[in-house]
Amino acid sequence: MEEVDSSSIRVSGMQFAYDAQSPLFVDFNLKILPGSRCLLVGANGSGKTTLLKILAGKHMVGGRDVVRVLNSSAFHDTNLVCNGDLSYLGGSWSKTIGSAGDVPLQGDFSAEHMIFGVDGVDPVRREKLIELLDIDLQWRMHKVSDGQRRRVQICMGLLHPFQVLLLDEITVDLDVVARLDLLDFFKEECEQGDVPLQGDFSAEHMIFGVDGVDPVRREKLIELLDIDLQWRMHKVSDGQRRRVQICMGLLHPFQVLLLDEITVDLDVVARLDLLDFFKEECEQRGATIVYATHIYDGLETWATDLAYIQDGVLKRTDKLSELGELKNSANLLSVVESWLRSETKHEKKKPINPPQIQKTSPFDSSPFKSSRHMAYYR
Ligand SMILES: Nc1ncnc2c1ncn2[C@@H]1O[C@H](COP(=O)(O)OP(=O)(O)OP(=O)(O)O)[C@@H](O)[C@H]1O
Repeated sequence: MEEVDSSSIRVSGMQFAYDAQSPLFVDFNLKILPGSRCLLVGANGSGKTTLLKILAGKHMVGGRDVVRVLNSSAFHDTNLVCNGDLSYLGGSWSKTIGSAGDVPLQGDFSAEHMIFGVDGVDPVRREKLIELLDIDLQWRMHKVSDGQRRRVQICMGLLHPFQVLLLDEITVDLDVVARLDLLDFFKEECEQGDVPLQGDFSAEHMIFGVDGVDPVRREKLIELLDIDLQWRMHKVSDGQRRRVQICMGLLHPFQVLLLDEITVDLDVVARLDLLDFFKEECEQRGATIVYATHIYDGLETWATDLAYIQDGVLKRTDKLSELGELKNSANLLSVVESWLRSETKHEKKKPINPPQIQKTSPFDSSPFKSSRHMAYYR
């Protein structure tokens, strides 16, 4: 019987490694209460994004009790994401559909809606991909398995012939046949050297494609984010594209929201309006937000809590209202700056005899992983 916990997020004794020789998290613990707006701060590479992805259930870490969100296992209980209770906004929203990875697959779409919603596609290529990935167009995206959801995501990412393809562990949910067929397909594509095209969705198609949404909430978000529904996604600016991504990620009233630097492309008005909206969501509905950012403007009064990570170690957690340094009229930027400046190179972890950590993927040693040798910009 699973233990009931009053926290929204609880991490207990977590271990995680990308590389078994130097684990990023070793016995990591964290507890975040409902209604909190918790800032995650730390230097580049300290582990913020990885932690958010783990909380979002994107990496399997230990057993069901190690990473708990809303009293469920972040990785195992896929309903958390499918029913909209847990929302993760982060990563890039690439202009070229060739970067298969950040197509949001939440809510009740059919596979057909998703795949045929991509305009300007060669139907022969589409049929080939649907067959290759063994996709049933009637699948409802909120009911399929992780592997099936992944197949649709991969299909959408490959509908346009890519010139550069950035792959981020996308075969992790696939069975071995699908994985090998896909690798053959990639090989063929690289050998043929196709001309790239770009995807052509409208903002309206993206936003109204999410089923089961309260129309009042949708209108509010469209207005708040100042979205023009006629925008064509392949022609808009990074900031406009980001607004559509944010809107889609917020359509369902989340209970836990994980934000990874998502306001970076937004202008100051959009950013402040969005922060207000988030605050309202926490105060009115008891929702919980964890926000990793390097931009601290306006966050002194917005955040309730702060968690500081250094090299995968939770150095401190504070209530903002009780943070001594802030009381001495310093702003958050200078407080965090002083913490980061006091980190010295010799403090960097150099584990001796690192513990045996579960690998993140059964394919960690596969030739496919070597595709990561390509640069990936977020
Ligand atoms: N997919 C990956 N494979 C291997 N190592 C990774 C991977 N992703 C991140 N890392 C490493 O894990 C560490 C933590 O990275 P992470 O992206 O979580 O840091 P971050 O705190 O979000 O950094 P930033 O502030 O620069 O966004 C870094 O040393 C990084 O190089």
